[in-house]
Amino acid sequence: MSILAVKIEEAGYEEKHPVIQGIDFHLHKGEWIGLIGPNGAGKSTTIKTLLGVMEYVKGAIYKQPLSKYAYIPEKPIFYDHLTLWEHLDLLAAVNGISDRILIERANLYLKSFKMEKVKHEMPSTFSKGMQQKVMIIQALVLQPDYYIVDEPFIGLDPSATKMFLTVMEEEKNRGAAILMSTHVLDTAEKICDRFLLVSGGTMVAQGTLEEIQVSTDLPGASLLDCFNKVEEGR
Ligand SMILES: Nc1ncnc2c1ncn2[C@@H]1O[C@H](COP(=O)(O)OP(=O)(O)OP(=O)(O)O)[C@@H](O)[C@H]1O
Repeated sequence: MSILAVKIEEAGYEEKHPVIQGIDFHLHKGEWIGLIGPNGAGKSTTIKTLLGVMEYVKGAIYKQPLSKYAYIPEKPIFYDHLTLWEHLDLLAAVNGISDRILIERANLYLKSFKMEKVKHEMPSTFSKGMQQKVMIIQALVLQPDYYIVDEPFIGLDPSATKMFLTVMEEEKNRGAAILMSTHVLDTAEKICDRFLLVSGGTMVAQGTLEEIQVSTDLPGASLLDCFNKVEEGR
């Protein structure tokens, strides 16, 4: 079942200068899609379009009615004067999550990401990786229908990366879908069900690794090799 159906004819920061065109895909329940492409390809712009914050959008984005999403940004943002626990408490209050559920989910994920000891401290004083973990914990507490994740791997230490992959796999098993932009292609290759390759603002390939291998005429090749071939041909 499709949670999100995206048909972006064009979008940009101003109507006169669209920076992405022809981005069409479906995100299905329990599916993990990797959004990949070189610097400046249009990945963040695609994500911003899905989040509804782009100035100019021509096209349509259909969400399954009443579906909830959580966004995990690459650059964490916090309230300066709230502790980690107060951030979680506020998030629960805004989203109608009971105290019982909040305590249960928050404690589980604080423990998984080794953040229990700092739960009464201000995230604004945390390291980049710790701040990223807070954004991930906040998203997990929401138990959304789908996640939109912008480059999660730069900044997380190996054990946090492993935990992120484990909890996302659990979320997939619950039925949640994930759209994730990343430059870390060897990890993406192992975990994503399908890929969207964006380059120069357009979608240049999409499908499973096997489908991308066929379309690039590189049977058995890595995602990186397929990606490089697509880029060289442009
Ligand atoms: N705030 C902005 N105003 C105007 N143009 C922008 C803005 N942000 C990005 N762009 C332009 O939009 C195009 C796509 O950029 P985008 O940030 O979507 O790329 P990206 O694929 O996310 O790249 P990266 O891998 O470097 O994060 C680029 O040409 C970029 O210069």
